[in-house]
Amino acid sequence: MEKYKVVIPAAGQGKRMKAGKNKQFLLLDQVPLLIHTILVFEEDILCDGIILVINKDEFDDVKQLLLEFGIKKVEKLVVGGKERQQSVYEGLKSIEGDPIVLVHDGARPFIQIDKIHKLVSAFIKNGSATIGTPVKDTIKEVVDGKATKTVDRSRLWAIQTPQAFRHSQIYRAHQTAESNNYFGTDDASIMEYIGESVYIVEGDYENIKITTPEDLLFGEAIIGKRKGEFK
Ligand SMILES: Nc1ccn([C@@H]2O[C@H](COP(=O)(O)OP(=O)(O)OP(=O)(O)O)[C@@H](O)[C@H]2O)c(=O)n1
Ligand SMILES: C[C@](O)(CO)[C@H](O)COP(=O)(O)O
Repeated sequence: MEKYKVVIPAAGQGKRMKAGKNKQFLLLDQVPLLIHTILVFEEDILCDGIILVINKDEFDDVKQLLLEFGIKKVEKLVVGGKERQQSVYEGLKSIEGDPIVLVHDGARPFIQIDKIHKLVSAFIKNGSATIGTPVKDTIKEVVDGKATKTVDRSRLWAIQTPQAFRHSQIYRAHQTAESNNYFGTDDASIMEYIGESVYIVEGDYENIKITTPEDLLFGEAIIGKRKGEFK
């Protein structure tokens, strides 16, 4: 199967985590969150290089961590932007040629290699792909505290990352979004913005994004389960 490059946006502020620092450096099972994420791609034989998008003032800390954990596949450290979309775009700008590019949140440490490969296969078959899971809760639209609509759950998916694209297509989509001042919350929405379809691959509910304090508890439980500490 064709190899890929992965852009890992990790240049956020972690405001919702309320940890007083970038959540990427918080420890899960004694290892920084960002390192957990990077190690998955470090181990994946299909991963041909990691482009890490980080905050300018965190370069030294990140370089130290990469050395400490023996990370070899990070080929570029790129300065992020104010929004996630801008950070991803900066990462895309640093890639040469036209490889398959995955975009994966630094804050999603529980992605597993089999799901990455499932996503890449879907990309090769369909031309674009992202991973997600069917919504489990009832979703309602709320205006001024009142439920105004219950959305048909049968067609709703909670979209995660990684998301897979051909570099030239996602780069063009970001160029168009930037010139039109369009902001999407994921890269698939930017592809949709330029009229491209994005195919959804069913992933794992464990592929959570570490966003708010309770996600750290869920994360420790996922690690415990994977270490066989409990079923
Ligand atoms: N300007 C930004 C904003 C976010 N991200 C990254 O995009 C991923 C998903 O974003 P999110 O979970 O929202 O992280 P933060 O923006 O840090 O969180 P918050 O919104 O709570 O500040 C994270 O790995 C984050 O570091 C980024 O690279 N650049
Ligand atoms: C890209 C993403 O993880 C897909 O669910 C999500 O949109 C990121 O949102 P955030 O607010 O930037 O964390």
